[in-house]
Amino acid sequence: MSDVVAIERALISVSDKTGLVELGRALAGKGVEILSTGGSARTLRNAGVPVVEVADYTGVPEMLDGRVKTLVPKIHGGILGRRDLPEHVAQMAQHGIAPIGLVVVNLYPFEQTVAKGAEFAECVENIDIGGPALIRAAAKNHDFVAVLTDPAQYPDLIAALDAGGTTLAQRRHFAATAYTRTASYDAAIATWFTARNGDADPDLRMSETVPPQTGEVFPARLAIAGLKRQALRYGENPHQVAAFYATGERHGVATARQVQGKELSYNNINDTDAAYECVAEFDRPAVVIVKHANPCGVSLGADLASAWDRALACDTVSAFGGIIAVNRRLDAVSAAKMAEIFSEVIIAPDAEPEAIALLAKKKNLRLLIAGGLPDPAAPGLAFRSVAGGYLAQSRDAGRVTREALTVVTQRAPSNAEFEDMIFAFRVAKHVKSNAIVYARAGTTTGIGAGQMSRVDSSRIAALKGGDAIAGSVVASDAFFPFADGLEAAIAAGATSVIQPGGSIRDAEVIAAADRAGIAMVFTGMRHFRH
Ligand SMILES: NC(=O)c1ncn([C@@H]2O[C@H](COP(=O)(O)O)[C@@H](O)[C@H]2O)c1NC=O
Repeated sequence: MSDVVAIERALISVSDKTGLVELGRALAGKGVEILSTGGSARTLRNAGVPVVEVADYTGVPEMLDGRVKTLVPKIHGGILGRRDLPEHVAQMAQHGIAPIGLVVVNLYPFEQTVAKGAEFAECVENIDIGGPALIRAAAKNHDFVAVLTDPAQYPDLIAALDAGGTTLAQRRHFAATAYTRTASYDAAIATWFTARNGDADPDLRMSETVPPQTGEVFPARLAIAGLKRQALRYGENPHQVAAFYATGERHGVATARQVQGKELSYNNINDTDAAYECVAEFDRPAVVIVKHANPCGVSLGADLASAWDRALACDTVSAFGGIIAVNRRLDAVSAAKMAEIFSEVIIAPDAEPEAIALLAKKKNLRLLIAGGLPDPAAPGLAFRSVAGGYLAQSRDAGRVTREALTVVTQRAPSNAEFEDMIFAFRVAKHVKSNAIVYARAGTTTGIGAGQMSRVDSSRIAALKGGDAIAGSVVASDAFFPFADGLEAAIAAGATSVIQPGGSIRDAEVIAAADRAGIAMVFTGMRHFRH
């Protein structure tokens, strides 16, 4: 038996009127009766497409500013009634309910309203109620009803009409897409509401420095919403499939405009995120070069050009094929210097037209304009997947300041050392653990990342830095559990140390520092990054 269902009646209620007239004409051309809500009906009628207003059909006017348009039995009965059950057919006839075989709905633009920064009340008014009800009803009764939620689907439906109707496989496909749409819509609303409740009640807001002590800010059920920004050629490796979703809540790689260059890859996006989040930590002009999600050179400068020279000098070998992030408008002088080596991506809050023109010659280089910098201290949630679940935590918005540092050694750091300590510790926050960062005069001189032993990270950082380490400060993302890691750093040439402190052997570590005559401060804050 054929599972093709011909369409005799359609309900159309769309906010986005793209392609509406073409669809209406195709339906009318096949003799399909069109029921439609106010604005959609008007668009169709103005284009000469015959249409029956839902209000005329149901006898119930649209009311309450459009909050109630289609929420009536004549509409939902027409969608939900099973055509193969005599009782359903009889009840529908008894109540004057005609079957509706096609539902075309796209929702009030809630996500776009939030993204443009609208007031609370306007966002609430853009929560569609009737639309999701129509979509869910039609998707449930997909044995008989086709449901479209996106103008991009109209050509497929028109082709199906030409072929005599939709197949069960098509209707199931439409139904799956429909539930994905309503789920992501509700997830966007839930995420927005949860965040706004935090605004309303300061006790529920996540503090910048104190992570939530209870599970209160985390809802019992998790909904993550995102808009597909890009289908990716592959994932971290070519045998993995991947896509990129944007939430639009923070300036960065997901919201940036790609000005030029090849398509971004999964690894490009991940690395660009790491670079841009790191460079946003600094108030002075700064350049960060990232490879495999770890910074390999970070520098402050009087301007981007000088910061670039020094960031590159930190590790000229690793910088090749890297990701460059800057925290100022990209100027032509810096762009020209950057163009001298091969890089995958440059991301900047903005760029001078001359810089853009200059980089246009590098066809493979992707240039991203983010439009702004993310606020490193802004609260927010970060997620990662584990087998069978997700881990959720507040973003690491912690930032040490000079006032928060405790000097624990006999020698106190000089002003210049204090500045370098804070710089190095902020870089260490963006280096995979165990992280050891040497820095001097606002430039990293050696970075050791992602080792299972802190001593090994120290050794690698020293190896990378070589002679440049002499006179540097050293930052450790977590406490030195023993004096050996510290001693390795001192042997490499470090003259002062910044670390969280808190080891049961702190006294031994402090004694080792004092023996060597170096200055050490405790931050009381750890920056693990995995
Ligand atoms: N309340 C209802 O009964 C209702 N039924 C449909 N809508 C929405 O109204 C919009 C279309 O309205 P119009 O055709 O008037 O431009 C669509 O986004 C649709 O999802 C409704 N609006 C919101 O809840």
